This record gives sequence, C-alpha cells and structure tokens, in this order.
Amino acid sequence: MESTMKELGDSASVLDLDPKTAVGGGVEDVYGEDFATEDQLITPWTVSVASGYSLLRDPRHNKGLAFTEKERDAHYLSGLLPPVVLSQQLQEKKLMNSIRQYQLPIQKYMAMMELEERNERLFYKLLIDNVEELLPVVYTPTVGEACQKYGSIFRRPQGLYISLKEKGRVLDVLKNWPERSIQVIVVTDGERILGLGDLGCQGMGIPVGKLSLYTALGGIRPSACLPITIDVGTNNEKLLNDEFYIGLKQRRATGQEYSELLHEFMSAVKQCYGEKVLIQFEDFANHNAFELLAKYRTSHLVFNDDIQGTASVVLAGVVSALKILGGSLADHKFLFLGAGEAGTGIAELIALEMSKRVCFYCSWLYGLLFVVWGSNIALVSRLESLQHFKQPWAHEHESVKTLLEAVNTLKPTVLIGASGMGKTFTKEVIEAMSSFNEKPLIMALSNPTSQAECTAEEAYTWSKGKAIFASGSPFDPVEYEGKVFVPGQGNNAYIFPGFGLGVVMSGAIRVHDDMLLAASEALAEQVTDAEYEKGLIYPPFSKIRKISAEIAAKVAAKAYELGLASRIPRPASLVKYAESCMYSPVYRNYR
Ligand SMILES: NC(=O)C1=CN([C@@H]2O[C@H](COP(=O)(O)OP(=O)(O)OC[C@H]3O[C@@H](n4cnc5c(N)ncnc54)[C@H](OP(=O)(O)O)[C@@H]3O)[C@@H](O)[C@H]2O)C=CC1
Ligand SMILES: CC(=O)C(=O)O
Ligand SMILES: [Mg+2]
Repeated sequence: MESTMKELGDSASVLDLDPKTAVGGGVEDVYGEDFATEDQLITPWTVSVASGYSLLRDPRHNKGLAFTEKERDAHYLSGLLPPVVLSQQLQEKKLMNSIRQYQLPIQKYMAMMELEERNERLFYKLLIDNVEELLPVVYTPTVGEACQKYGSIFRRPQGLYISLKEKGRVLDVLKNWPERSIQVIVVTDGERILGLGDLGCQGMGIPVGKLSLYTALGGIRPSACLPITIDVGTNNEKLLNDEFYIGLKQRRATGQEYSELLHEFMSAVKQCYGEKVLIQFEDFANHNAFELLAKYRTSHLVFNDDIQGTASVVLAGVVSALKILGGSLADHKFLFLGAGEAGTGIAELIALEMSKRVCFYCSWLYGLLFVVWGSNIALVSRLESLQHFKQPWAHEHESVKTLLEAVNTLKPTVLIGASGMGKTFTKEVIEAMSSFNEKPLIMALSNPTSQAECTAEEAYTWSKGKAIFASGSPFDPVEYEGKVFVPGQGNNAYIFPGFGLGVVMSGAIRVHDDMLLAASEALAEQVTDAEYEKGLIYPPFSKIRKISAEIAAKVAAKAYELGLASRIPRPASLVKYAESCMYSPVYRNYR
C-alpha cells in the first residue's frame, strides 16, 4: 500500500485513482481524502442540505434524541440514534442533572459550550429556563476564567478572528463567516477583559458570552449574532511566553497600524452587512474605547457596552434605589472609585439625567489623587495631563490620599466601585459610609468576583445590615443577624440584550444617549414593591425576557421619536412587537 502511494507521486491526481483500492480508513475513498499523501492537494467536499449523519452534526438543526420517528425516517437518521425518543423537556432535565454534578464552574462552562456546539436550541432552552443558575456559568464570573484558559479548553473555534495578518483583506475574512444576515456584532481586541487585563486573542470568550446573552436574554436569533476578536497582539508576557497561546505572538500594535486595521474592519462590516448592523465594542482598554466610540458613533450603529451599557444599568439601579433611600438624584452625592470607561460613563449618564445639578467626585490613580467639583480649577497642570475622559470630572480639592479619607471628607451617599481592583472597599470604608448614611448605596461593579471591590457578605456585615448593595458579578444571599439580604447584580447584561433588540427591531441607524436613558427608565420600572421591600434595586434575572421586551420597546420608541428608526410603519404596540420578534429555542418540526 505504501509503495502504491509513493508510486503515485506528486503528479497523479488522487481523483483519477480507483477509490476501491484506497483502504486507508474508508470503504470507498470517493474523494481520495484517505488515499492522499500529505503533500497532495484535495478538495474538502461537503453537502449543503443536512440529513442523516451530517444533520446530527449540525448544531443549528440537531435535536439529538428528540428527533421523532417520522423525522428519523424522513432524514435518514434511522439507526444513527438509539431507539428512544425524548422530549426537549426531558433532554433539558437530563442535562441540568448532569451539569449540576460538576463541582467546578469551569467544568459547567465547558459542558455548556459543548452543548452549544452540539445542539444550539437545547443550549438556549437550558439557558433561558435556568437563567439565574446558568448566567454565572456562561457569563461573569466563569467566563473570565474561561478566557484565561481559552487556548487549552477549546476544541472547536467560535466566532471570527481578525488579526493583523489579515490587514488589507478584512472583507474577505468577514465573507468566510457562514451567515449573511447579521444583526449584532460584539467585538473586542482583548485588551481589558473584565478586570483581568490584557488576555489578547483569548478574549474571544467575551463576545461569545455576550452574544449568547443577546439570544437568551434579548431574543436575537443566534444566526444573526457574530462574535469577533481583533488580534493586534498582546502585552501580556505570560501569554507571549505560552507555547499554547492561540493569538499573534507579538506586542500590541498601536497608533496608525491599530487605527488602520480598526478602520478597515468598520468599513468592511458596513460593506458586508449594511448600515443597520449593531456593532457593540466590548472590553477594549479605555485609551481606545472612548476614541473608537467618538470616531464611529456618527457614521456607524455603534454602542460601547462598558461605557454606555454600564451607565444605563447603574442609573437604573440608582433611580430605583431612590425608592428606598428617598430624595431625588440631585439630593445624593456620588463617589466613584475608578474613573475609567465604566466610572465616567456612569457619571456622564447620571449627569445627563439630572441635567448636571449635583456634585460628582471621581478618584483615580490608585486613590493618590482626588479631585472634587469646585468653581476654581487649580489643578490645571494636572488636568492637562489627565486622559480627556477624566477631565470633565476633575475639580479642585485638597489632595486626599486614600479612599477612606475621601469618604470621610466628602460624605457621599452612593459609593460606586469600577476600578477593576478587588478588595478596595475595606471594612473601614464601609463602616464610614454607614456612619453618616442611614442606608448607604454600595455598588461594587468590578468583575469577575475576584476583582469585586467588596463581597455582599462584607457589605452587609460591615454596614451592620444597613447597606443597599449591588455587584457586577453575582453573590448569594447573605444572612445577617437572622435577616436574609439578597444582593442585586448591577451588570450591563440587564441592558444590552433588550437595548440591542430595540435597536434592531426599529431599524435604528444610530445610537443616541436618550436611548440609553430610555433603557434605564424601562429597567427601573420593572422593580416591584415586593422586591423593594426585600432591599432589591434590580428585578430578578428570571424575568429578563419580559424586561428585555420592555427595554426594547422604550428604546425603539425613543428611536422613532428621534427620527432614527427606519422600520416604517411603527408597530402599534412596541412591547408586543418586541415579544413577537424574540427567538424561541423550542424545537421546530422537520418535514
Ligand atoms: N458591572 C458591570 O456591568 C461592568 C463592570 N465593569 C468592571 O469595571 C471594572 C473597570 O472597567 P473599566 O472602567 O472599563 O476599566 P478602565 O480601565 O477604563 O477603568 C479603571 C479605572 O480604575 C482606576 N483604578 C485602578 N485601580 C484603582 C485603585 N486602586 N484606586 C482607584 N482607582 C483605580 C484606573 O485608574 P488609571 O486611569 O489611573 O489607570 C481607571 O481609571 C472592570 O473590573 C470591569 O469588569 C465594566 C463594565 C461593566
Ligand atoms: C460586564 C462587563 O461588561 C465587564 O465587566 O466588562
Ligand atoms: Mg465588558
């Protein structure tokens, strides 16, 4: 056999051979794949209509043991499956049982990803029906660990990778994606993955996770979602020295090289998918994030989740907290730890909401510099050296060296952590907040859990049960002195799925800040009196599909009002229309 293959040599076409003589793994090697030597070229043949074995291997159409007898007969599946026919409900029960057996969250994550690769509808059925249990698995905090280990845990690629190697042919790369009707793209360059820093190409877990929430929480069809990672290198030494790293092994491109690739990408997206594809920037470092948003917000349908989505969810939380705290937004004093994308984005939207009638305080540079609203801006030399997005929030104040000193000096009613730095809300800080506030609002927004400024237990215990608490990553309820406290999750996952649905269903051509305010208002309105009584400032995620429909309707209504919507005529009931647009994971029947 070996000598026959050698004799065939380079010049012989494998397809000219009698396939029956080729026994290297198949009975009839029709396309010569088994027969070909390593240096011979072959064509990767496939068929386009899934049936039989290929249907079982197609995650979009596969139903596994739920294929009916009729479908098994009609689609050449007989014998390829064991005889039993299970309902989707029973499949779901079985899988949830098996996922619950895993001890480690990362094992659950991998089981979910494998399910998505095998049976997409069942994956979404599980995620939708068990959202509170599975959100921490497919999203923060576990997705952070998954990104850190991305190179080693994945067997099949997900999403689209565009690297510097593709500069000059990004459009061709986009065309390789199998779907044409894309409605939402989530794109990262991997430089600021949650609070975990630069994870380069391994940041792909974030767009993949965010888009699975677009589908599960917001009802955008999976086929209309495209996760993209732009690989411009990484400055993460550990990854650069890791032989299994999946990305470009070079330091990050910056300046012109970076902006040219991004520009080519933005233009190619429009060319490939048209004007109305929503491009969500995710987990870019702030030195690029603000610039990209400013540059493309007038020419493309873009949204920065970390700046705008976070702002919208936090504003909703603050507004609903007023029901417990009392007063109006203007009666409160906000102190931010972390003046980056999330921090300044939140400040900006709160300021927009209350027409700049309140004082803001932002601290940065590891708490060494602290500036305060005032009429006399004396820190001019310092101000000039600040990144532009911090400057509006920088005002004169005597230097304050620590967060504790800042809290004691300024006496804020709301403390917002968006520093990416865990454990920064210390016992002393929480105690100070509780000493002059009857109910301090503490938001520890940094992700994943390891980077949270404090835990729920710390917030409730150190405040002696006084704190209203919300965090970016979820915490379990806490019992303190016989009372159970249920922490809220202040995460942009409440906003972006419904926001995206509103944009897509109205055919909006641009994102306007008023649409973010509309989303925020819709979310705040969803908190019930019973939930307020429990100290909650966000509704439970179990209601998220309803919440997303309400958000989508308000966002769409605003788009129509602003003249930004292109879907004409405007549906009579936007909530009903939103609900009718939402993807359902229930199996379809095949003829
Ligand atoms: N809950 C949610 O929905 C969201 C949570 N986040 C989380 O928020 C965190 C920050 O994200 P993002 O704003 O995009 O990141 P950025 O890098 O843009 O901002 C972080 C800011 O924190 C400052 N900082 C870092 N350490 C300290 C410290 N010890 N004391 C005071 N300030 C400090 C940085 O200062 P300097 O400028 O000097 O470096 C920077 O201004 C991340 O953990 C992210 O996961 C983000 C988006 C949404
Ligand atoms: C939630 C989110 O977007 C972040 O932590 O970056
Ligand atoms: Mg993010």
